[in-house]
Amino acid sequence: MAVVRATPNQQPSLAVRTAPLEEDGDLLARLPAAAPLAWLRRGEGLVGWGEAARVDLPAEAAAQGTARFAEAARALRRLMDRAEVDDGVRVPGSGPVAFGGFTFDARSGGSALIVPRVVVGRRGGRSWITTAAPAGGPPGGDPRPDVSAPAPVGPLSWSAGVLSADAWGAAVGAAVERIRAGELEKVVMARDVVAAAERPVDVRTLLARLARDYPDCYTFSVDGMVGATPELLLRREGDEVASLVLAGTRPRGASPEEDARLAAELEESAKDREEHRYAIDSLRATLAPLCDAVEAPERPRLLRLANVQHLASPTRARLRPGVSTLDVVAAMHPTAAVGGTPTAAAVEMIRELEGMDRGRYAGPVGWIDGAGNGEFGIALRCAQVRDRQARLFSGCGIVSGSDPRAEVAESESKLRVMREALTD
Ligand SMILES: C=C(O[C@@H]1C=C(C(=O)O)C=C[C@H]1O)C(=O)O
Repeated sequence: MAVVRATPNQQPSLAVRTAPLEEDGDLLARLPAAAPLAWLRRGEGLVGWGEAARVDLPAEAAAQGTARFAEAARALRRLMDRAEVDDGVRVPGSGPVAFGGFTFDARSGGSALIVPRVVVGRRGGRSWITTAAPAGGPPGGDPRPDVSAPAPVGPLSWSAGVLSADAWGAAVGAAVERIRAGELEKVVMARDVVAAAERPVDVRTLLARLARDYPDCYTFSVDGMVGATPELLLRREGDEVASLVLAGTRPRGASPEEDARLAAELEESAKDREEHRYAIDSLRATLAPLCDAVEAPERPRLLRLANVQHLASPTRARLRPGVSTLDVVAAMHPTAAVGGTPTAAAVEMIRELEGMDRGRYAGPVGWIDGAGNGEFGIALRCAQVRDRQARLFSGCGIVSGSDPRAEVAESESKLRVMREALTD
């Protein structure tokens, strides 16, 4: 099937049609098995399939580059400006929509934008369906594809990723030493583990489990990157932007008493409050040139998820005229929640000590519509699924007071999300 590939020499054009949908069934139940796209929270959001247009963004030469975001914004503008749109719904997420996933590291290839053939959306109880196709070609994808039941994952064999848990703990120890020596204030260290199945992993099975177990998180799937992230990098509606800053973590307790004790410990912990403060300060500094009226709460709140509890600060701001959504995403990434403070030194240390390519883990993932409305989360609590393999990632903020053993345990708590999603 023809796909518009938005390269600088092309004059791509899309025919896009959105119509209301008189249904309120499970959005995930509409997805075919092949390359499902999703962004969902509490039963609302977007699912999509097929590719009407695709933009693959190359690795960058510059260590701290943001060219992948700028190139994505240009390609998107070219596509959206030329699209022939018939939108009978007109809400954020109707009309033409691109799903996007960006690499953590500018030097890694793999960032991509995908305009699906079909998108089914729901917002505030209203549903719609959008079809998109290269203009002049046959109409968009099948709005009712033959959907098989999601397949169980089956038996898995697990293996260590680039570093074993012990080797990673040692790398965390080295990071703590260097922080204490004054090299930097905070670095987020991540690790990976690998699961191999006996047959191709049905991403829809993982999505259904994630959406069931983590209703407060954003369940996402873009180009094989699948997860449930609690961390909203940016939501844009008109000129309003919102972000949810997370930093500081404890596991959930086995009993209500233990749970409350861990929560109180987190809220009173100087180390976690410091970690959280870095994240808020860095967000404020990033948004200052792009937004007005930046508002963050005085004290973080507690966000309780099935596996962990976090310190969380919902933040709001008003976008200045002429600033695009991807401009803000580019400026925000990597936040101190996934990079560190100061950013450049942290990214260098991550390259040196982690010894792996994070790919799209800890990068922005989400969607954007033709008007620039959209939502991008940080790809956390996720795995890159390729055929029979899933590569799971998790990371932890390291500061001078961090204990490597506790960080290994915390990384395990975070890996639980995808371990359980993969377990029948
Ligand atoms: C890096 C991850 O999570 C981030 C690190 C946190 C922490 O160190 O306390 C908390 C939430 C996220 O910002 C991850 O889940 O992989």
